Amino acid sequence: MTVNVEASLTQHDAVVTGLRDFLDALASAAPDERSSQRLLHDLAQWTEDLRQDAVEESHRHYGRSPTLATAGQATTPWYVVDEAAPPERLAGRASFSNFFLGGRGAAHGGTIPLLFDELFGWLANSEGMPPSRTAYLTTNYRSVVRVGRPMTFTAWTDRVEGRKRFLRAELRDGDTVCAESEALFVTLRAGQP
Ligand SMILES: CCCCCCCC/C=C\CCCCCCCC(=O)SCCNC(=O)CCNC(=O)[C@H](O)C(C)(C)COP(=O)(O)OP(=O)(O)OC[C@H]1O[C@@H](n2cnc3c(N)ncnc32)[C@H](O)[C@@H]1OP(=O)(O)O
Repeated sequence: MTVNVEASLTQHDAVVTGLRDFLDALASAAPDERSSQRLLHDLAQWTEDLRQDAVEESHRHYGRSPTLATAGQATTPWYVVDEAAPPERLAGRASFSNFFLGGRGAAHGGTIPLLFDELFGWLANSEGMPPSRTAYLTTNYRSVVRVGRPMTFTAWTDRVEGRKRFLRAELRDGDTVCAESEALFVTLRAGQP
């Protein structure tokens, strides 16, 4: 199955994409005092407007756009799934922009398991699967993930034991494996949040 996740951009998706670009521009800039004041003013106005539009979880759009990269979340490293054979395997492209910088050109270490948890969430909670949550997730940092580099990933189901799904993933820069992850997802019992 091929997934063209950016085929149709709705107005809301465009807002999330704009927010991602904004965060990246903010993280990359050193605005002067005047710009910071203007930004603060505009942000305060939008925060107030959006608070008036607050709705309960089931009615929200944010982070629930399967048509968009990162399912419509602005603060997850950018990724698109190019090959999907859930719940067995996913493959695609990722990139860590300046917003995810830890230091000296390398992505913040916490943002890499964030990407892995997303990919495992796709696999373990794909259509037809009972809901499950991460019980543990380990990450091995093999080589620096440089911001701005085009990366590729593969995530797959290693084995299933009853309610337990053991998942693995790799993040590569060309032929170099930069990070590997292993996780356990446990199927929720009735009544578990
Ligand atoms: C982009 C696509 C999205 C699609 C969305 C579709 C909607 C789906 C809806 C909902 C899913 C949400 C989507 C998630 C996506 C991202 C995932 C996350 O980041 S989730 C947040 C972080 N994770 C938590 O907050 C879990 C907190 N922990 C728990 O809730 C429980 O600990 C839980 C459910 C994981 C297990 O609790 P128990 O009471 O049911 O489990 P017990 O019965 O004790 O264990 C079952 C087996 O698992 C082992 N086990 C449990 N935890 C273990 C651990 N940490 N290490 C090793 N083994 C563990 C046990 O030893 C046991 O094994 P033995 O059956 O005896 O062989």
